[in-house]
Amino acid sequence: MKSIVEAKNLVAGYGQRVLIRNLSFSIPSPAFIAVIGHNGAGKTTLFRAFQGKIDYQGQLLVQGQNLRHLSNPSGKGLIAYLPQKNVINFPIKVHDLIVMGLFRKKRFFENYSAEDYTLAAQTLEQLQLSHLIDHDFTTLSGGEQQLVWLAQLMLQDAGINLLDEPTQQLDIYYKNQVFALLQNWVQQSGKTVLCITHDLQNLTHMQGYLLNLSKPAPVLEPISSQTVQENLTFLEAGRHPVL
Ligand SMILES: Nc1ncnc2c1ncn2[C@@H]1O[C@H](COP(=O)(O)OP(=O)(O)OP(=O)(O)O)[C@@H](O)[C@H]1O
Repeated sequence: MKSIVEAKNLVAGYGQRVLIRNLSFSIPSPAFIAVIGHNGAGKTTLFRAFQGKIDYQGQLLVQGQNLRHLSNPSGKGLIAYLPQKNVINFPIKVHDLIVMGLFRKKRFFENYSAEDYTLAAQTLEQLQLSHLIDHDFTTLSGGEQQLVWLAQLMLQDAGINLLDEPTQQLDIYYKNQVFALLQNWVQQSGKTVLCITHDLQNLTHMQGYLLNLSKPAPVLEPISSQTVQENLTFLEAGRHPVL
């Protein structure tokens, strides 16, 4: 069976500083993967490799195809990426920002239709944010902004989604809501979600895998209360400085 996402002997870092050493994993079907590890362990670096933003050795494959040989994977809807921070410093209505998630379906300068705005509104509703639809995005709280970016990413409708700490600024209620939503997205819509997170306590009820990049030889570990606890204990015990 073809993997959705595969890393083969991946080596990546910055100059002499190797952060990812010989990482291999294979995700056999649409799944949720929590990418965990200490600060500086190389989680965002792994995502940068997937985006072709840094040089790496080894192979990254999506749906059996070598990423190096794929042109414009995000334009084709293969991969979408939600960065840790996304700054906007001009006034824009929330729905105008979310609807841009549909960019793949539009030609240059083509306007978004009423139907597009309905889709944007439905996505916002899933995140219980309908009351903010007409608000200026720049006036929202950090957590609200994070949820709006998530809505835009979901509208992109890509098969593989790389989320860099999507719950970082969220309150306890929304952290649970977002993890439940992501679980549902994977199971109902067949999406694959790789999610960098430090919120291990929220993972216990998820179905999927942990990938702990702080471990000397990281592998996919099926999520259970035992594996979450074991990884928490591992991360709390200390960290090895990366030279
Ligand atoms: N462009 C760069 N040049 C040199 N070093 C870099 C560069 N970008 C990141 N690093 C370093 O690489 C290390 C890993 O960074 P990365 O962002 O992958 O960590 P992370 O696991 O995502 O951490 P966090 O949990 O803090 O977000 C960090 O120590 C960082 O300082």
